[in-house]
Amino acid sequence: MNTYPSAYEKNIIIKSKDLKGNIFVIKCGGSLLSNKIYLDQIIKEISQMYHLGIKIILIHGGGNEINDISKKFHISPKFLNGQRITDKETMEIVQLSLHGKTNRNIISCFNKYNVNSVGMSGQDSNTIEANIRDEKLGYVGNITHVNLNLIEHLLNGNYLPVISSLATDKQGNTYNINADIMAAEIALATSADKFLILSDIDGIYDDFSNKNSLYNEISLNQIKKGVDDNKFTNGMLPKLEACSLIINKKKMNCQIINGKIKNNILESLIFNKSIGTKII
Ligand SMILES: Nc1ncnc2c1ncn2[C@@H]1O[C@H](COP(=O)(O)OP(=O)(O)O)[C@@H](O)[C@H]1O
Ligand SMILES: CC(=O)N[C@@H](CCC(=O)OP(=O)(O)O)C(=O)O
Repeated sequence: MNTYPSAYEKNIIIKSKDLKGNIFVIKCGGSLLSNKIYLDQIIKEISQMYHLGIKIILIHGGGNEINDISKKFHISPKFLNGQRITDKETMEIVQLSLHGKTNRNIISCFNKYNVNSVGMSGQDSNTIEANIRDEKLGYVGNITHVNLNLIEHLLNGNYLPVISSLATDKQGNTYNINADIMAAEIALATSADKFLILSDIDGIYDDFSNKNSLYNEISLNQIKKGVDDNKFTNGMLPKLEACSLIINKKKMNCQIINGKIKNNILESLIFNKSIGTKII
């Protein structure tokens, strides 16, 4: 077996020298994680960066898997503005699916690539505190505080935190949080160098039915107008809320790219290629 690095891998090593110690917060959507080929490809690229000294925090979704398991329990998934309506029973399914299955699968995959990954949820060590976001959504949380102790401990020990989007409060309640929004809050709290959202689409379209209408860059004003004009719907809404949170508060590189395409993560984070949609 050829174990010498390829020309591409050599370029990654050269480019990564200046990025050693940087913090990259990556959010990966459930649409990618339920596919073994995409999961493996994504974890492999993240592992390459980890082994070159970049500090990565991975926050994952798993919405489609939650839908599948809900249906097995004869519960039909319901959403409001891209957020799952989460009653008590649904909350149990969210925990089971998101943390019991998706989070575990990701850790198993990192183990293949020799990465010291640690699975946790926002509940662990009170990392993500929340309260009720909207009575209509049930146990969906609105993040009130990010406690960085555990994440910092892990990063300092060269562990890679893999975080499922559950949160807690001081009364011992558990909340379901959209993973895009949790990822953005963690990127802000850690003052990450880069924030990347991986999904199953190339980025943000002006008109989702027209694949020539992809935005290479989009401003907060364009986002606001597009939301008012119903150009962005369903799962795109929390992504836009997440990116807006970031751009409103910090100057951070913030991009939505297609995680299905091989090397897209490296092209974006290491080679600064303008793929997908950059939020400006
Ligand atoms: N204007 C738009 N541009 C891109 N995607 C859009 C747009 N409007 C709605 N969407 C929807 O948002 C989805 C991405 O959100 P979601 O399914 O939650 O992904 P993930 O599982 O990666 O978080 C796309 O698959 C698409 O159906
Ligand atoms: C409140 C809310 O909607 N939570 C999400 C959490 C998972 C998620 O965000 O998954 P994706 O990234 O795959 O969409 C849900 O229950 O589907």
